[in-house]
Amino acid sequence: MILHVSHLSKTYQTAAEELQVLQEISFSVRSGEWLTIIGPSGSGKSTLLHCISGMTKPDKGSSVKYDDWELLTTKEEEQQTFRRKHIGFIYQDYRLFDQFTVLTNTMLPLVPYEAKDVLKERATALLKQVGLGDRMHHVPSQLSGGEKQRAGIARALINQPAYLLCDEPTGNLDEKNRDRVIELLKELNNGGTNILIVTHDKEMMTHGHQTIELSYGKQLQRDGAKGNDPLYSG
Ligand SMILES: Nc1ncnc2c1ncn2[C@@H]1O[C@H](COP(=O)(O)OP(=O)(O)OP(=O)(O)O)[C@@H](O)[C@H]1O
Repeated sequence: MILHVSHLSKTYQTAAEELQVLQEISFSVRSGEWLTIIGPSGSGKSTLLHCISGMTKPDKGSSVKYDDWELLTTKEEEQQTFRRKHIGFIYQDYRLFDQFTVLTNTMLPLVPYEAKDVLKERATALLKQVGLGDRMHHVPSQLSGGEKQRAGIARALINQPAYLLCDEPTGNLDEKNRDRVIELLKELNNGGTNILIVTHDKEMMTHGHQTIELSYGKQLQRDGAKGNDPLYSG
């Protein structure tokens, strides 16, 4: 599935002002590609990921197409179905539900849609994969920040998404767990999962096929593998 983003702009309306945080962003992600999104804090990276998933509505004139299917003009219900089937989202702020265990949180996106025993098995395997095999029956408030982040990663993978959108997935992890997440993302990408990742992590930036850089909502550059970019060579 190819993703085409074109002329994507986003203006937030606040009580005091109109704040344009994205201006005319355009890029494509081919099947099996890994795209890295970089830029300083506040440059619009999270907003871009949310717009690509349809969870935030961009300005008129923006287009987000998966193959030939325009997401933005589709009814909300169809967008939700599309997200449930094809998109996994790793949130910067985890968004776990405190009233449920880590295992239930991981299963939750598909609970009404798939057999419980199948989901439980898949969720258990994912939690083990991110190193939370011994924390499955804890609730999020009993976890460290890094453990919550890994629980959020397992949940994002429960629907075996074609597109994995990752907002700073290693922001709270130590080196060992960061490397474990990088290995997992590489494995998923080798298996055909498209990765779109927002990151400040220099090691993470060396992976992937394509990078875009945002600055005050504008797209600065578009290039090949980040590892060749002298800006980030150390
Ligand atoms: N719902 C909102 N209403 C108004 N302004 C918002 C809203 N969400 C984000 N913003 C503003 O939009 C700008 C871009 O935010 P965004 O979270 O996309 O940046 P970012 O590049 O992901 O930052 P960071 O690296 O710090 O996570 C920021 O100035 C932020 O204050």
